[in-house]
Amino acid sequence: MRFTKMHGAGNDYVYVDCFTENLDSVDLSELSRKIAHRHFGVGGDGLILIRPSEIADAKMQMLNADGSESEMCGNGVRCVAKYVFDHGISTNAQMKIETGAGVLDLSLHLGDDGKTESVTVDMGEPTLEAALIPTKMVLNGPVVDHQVKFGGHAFTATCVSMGNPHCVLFVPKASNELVLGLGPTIESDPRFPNRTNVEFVEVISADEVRQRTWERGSGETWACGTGASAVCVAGVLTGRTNRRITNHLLGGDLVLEWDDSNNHVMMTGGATEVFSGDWNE
Ligand SMILES: N[C@@H](CCC[C@H](N)C(=O)O)C(=O)O
Repeated sequence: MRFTKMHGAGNDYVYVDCFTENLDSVDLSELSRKIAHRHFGVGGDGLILIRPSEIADAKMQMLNADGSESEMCGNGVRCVAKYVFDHGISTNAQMKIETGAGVLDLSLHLGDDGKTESVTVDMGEPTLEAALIPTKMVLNGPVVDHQVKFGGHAFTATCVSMGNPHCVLFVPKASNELVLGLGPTIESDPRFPNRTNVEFVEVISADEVRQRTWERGSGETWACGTGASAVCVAGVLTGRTNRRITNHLLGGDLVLEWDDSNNHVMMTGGATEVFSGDWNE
């Protein structure tokens, strides 16, 4: 099986082009666990399949490193768009990608060599209703700066779905103790029936934040695009940031804007192809 390793802001996945590879008889959950393993496999935060779509230029299917499937991946969808354009599957620099969270519009920014350097994604509208995120933190309505304790630590939590669930925690310091120590506890807290992604966020100014992410199903990753979008929304809802921010993640920067004219979040960031190879297992 031919694969390509790509990353967006250091959030790295193994990508398989299902326009040419047939994975119909493959256990995708097991494949993701094996291929994403950083010692026994290719290594990555999970597996992303680039599939044909009847309603868009291509379809993204994403699995976390633990084999669970997610509805959406913000960094992944930028890489899918880059792959689809740079490999000639579509010639549309304005393209549509089908995801588990709906069809998204993407604009590719090309370098002098005609290849994709960065991508702007219309991430759609955030979902704030607790039951739809889903979280049991409140019975109904949004969860904004909600006083909560996880593992004995007090936080104010803001919960947002960008197609997948996020719990945003603004903290003075996104330390290892919080991210690595409490990330797994919060991910599996019973108040999140589908588990959750967790963002620990330091506010630098109204225009700039620093984020570390504990991802559902993959552990700490170097960036999370849906998480960065959720942070943009949470920053506005809690009065901490402006509608347009630069988010510094471990693997690079993303620029986010929550557009008040249509309620959509726009995300811009890089997409990089690293290498290709053959998986023989
Ligand atoms: N890294 C991603 C999100 C991947 C899925 C997530 N772990 C989940 O289970 O929802 C991103 O860039 O958005």
